[in-house]
Amino acid sequence: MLVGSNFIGAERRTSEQKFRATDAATGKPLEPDFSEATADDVAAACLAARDAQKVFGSLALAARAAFLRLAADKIDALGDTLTMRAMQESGLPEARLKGERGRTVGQLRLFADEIEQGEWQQLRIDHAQTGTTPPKPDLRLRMIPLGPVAVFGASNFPLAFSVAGGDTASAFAAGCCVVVKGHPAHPGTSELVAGAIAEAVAECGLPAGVFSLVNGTSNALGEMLVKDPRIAAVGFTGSRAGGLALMKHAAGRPVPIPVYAEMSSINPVVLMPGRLEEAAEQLGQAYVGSLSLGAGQFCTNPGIVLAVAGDALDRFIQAAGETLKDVAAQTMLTAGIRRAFEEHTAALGKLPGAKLIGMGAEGSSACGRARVYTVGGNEFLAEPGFAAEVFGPSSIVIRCADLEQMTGILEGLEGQLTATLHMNEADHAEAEKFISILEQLAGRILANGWPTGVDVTHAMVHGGPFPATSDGRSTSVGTMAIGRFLRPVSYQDMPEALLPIALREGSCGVPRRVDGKLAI
Ligand SMILES: NC(=O)C1=CN([C@@H]2O[C@H](COP(=O)(O)OP(=O)(O)OC[C@H]3O[C@@H](n4cnc5c(N)ncnc54)[C@H](O)[C@@H]3O)[C@@H](O)[C@H]2O)C=CC1
Ligand SMILES: O=C(O)CCC(=O)C(=O)O
Repeated sequence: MLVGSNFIGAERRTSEQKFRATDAATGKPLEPDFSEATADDVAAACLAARDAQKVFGSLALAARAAFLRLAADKIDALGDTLTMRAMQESGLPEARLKGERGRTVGQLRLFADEIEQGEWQQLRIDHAQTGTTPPKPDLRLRMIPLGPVAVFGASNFPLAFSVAGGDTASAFAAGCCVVVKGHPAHPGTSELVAGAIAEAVAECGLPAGVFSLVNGTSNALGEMLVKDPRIAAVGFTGSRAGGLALMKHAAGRPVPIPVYAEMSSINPVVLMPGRLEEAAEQLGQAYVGSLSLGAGQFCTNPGIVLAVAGDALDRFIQAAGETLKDVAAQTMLTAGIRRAFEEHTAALGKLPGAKLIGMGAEGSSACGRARVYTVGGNEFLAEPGFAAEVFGPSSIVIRCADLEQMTGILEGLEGQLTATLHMNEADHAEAEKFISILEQLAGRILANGWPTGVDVTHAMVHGGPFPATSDGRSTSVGTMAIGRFLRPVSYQDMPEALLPIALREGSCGVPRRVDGKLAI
């Protein structure tokens, strides 16, 4: 049963000020009342995290991995209770949320394996060289946890990017304690997941401050958390305005800290002429499937499509328009997100040159109605508003004059999470020229696919240059995400007995660079 309290380490705290979740489909408030975390709660959570950090950060890797696996099992065991609450709070359908639970627990288990493999420690040993002038010291390097991480749960993935989502999993994997600021749209879902993590913390005999959850609706709460001196890094997925505000708070601290914010992206999709000619209708149908997935509430939503104007593009647009008619309206995450979607699409429709080519079926006032616009390449270039993210099931097809104009448009875009090329073999010579442009533009380049849906693997990059993220050198999905919460330490001429075990002489079972060469 939900209690509505904050998780301050082992303590369950309530406060005077309450808020409620809203049923996304009906707009009605849901039981129970949730307590807004106070300044004292935030400070206590951060203090507990700081106190737990030493033990958690130096835990044997197998013990850290066991904790992640137990947390995954416990989240799995929440079963339908979790799915039903998340459905009510987010309006997302059952199958999607079951899939998201699978992704969340799979992610925790993948990070458990990653911890044990140990490569993330980047162990390096350069033996002393006494015969050189000057003599070289003995140097040994490993990565250590940064310290407690503040994680902001995202509204659009109430499980996989929230309390036990990618930021939390990668921070735990790095050996960092976590204080989550739950998203106010799904506090019940957050409480259920937090309960599972807290049980895993207790059953593994870890200090309770390894994990806390603070809930609330105010920006002040997030600001306090980011400014708390015990917090060493921030993970965030959400709006550009929110991410920028957190970056500012972090940079303005007496001790600035890194913020890994995943913000806005319009994910350009390029249709090369050869492929468009042979598969215009099929591409138009698949495009609508991708842009309307999850009511378009993916940061990987294909927001713009670029192709050279002509008969093949007309066929693509025709097919997209026809397919749109069959897209059912879907409940959006919150009334605010739906309102923003209506406002942004209304403004988009009024931009010079914008033409609405079709809409999905109409739904209730909680739903987003899918839509696609077209615009000419010249008009797109003349109006920066076309390149702004619209969060929801909306997209624009750009009728480019030629491939040169398409190149110019791509070169003028802001940083993106993804960029996609649809092509056949006849297109390869031209497509090759685009790849170096897309490498500069985005964190992930797709061939003949659609950008929605991010696999959680070792080679995934879910990141990209600003403003897709605040730091394009990282990823928030996949095992490389662990690197965001680590920093290197080098030990010079340290006596063997005082070195971390992994850096002592003899094999440690983990790959190391010894005198520049890979060794086990
Ligand atoms: N690109 C993307 O992946 C996403 C974009 N969005 C965009 O964000 C809009 C609002 O959706 P939300 O999910 O609520 O995102 P949001 O960015 O408004 O909020 C996310 C979290 O950050 C906190 N926060 C926001 N601004 C803050 C500030 N100035 N100081 C301290 N904390 C702050 C909020 O309390 C919440 O916990 C959407 O309409 C959409 O435009 C939302 C989700 C994902
Ligand atoms: O496409 C996905 O699976 C993840 C998208 C994402 O990170 C987001 O919408 O915030």
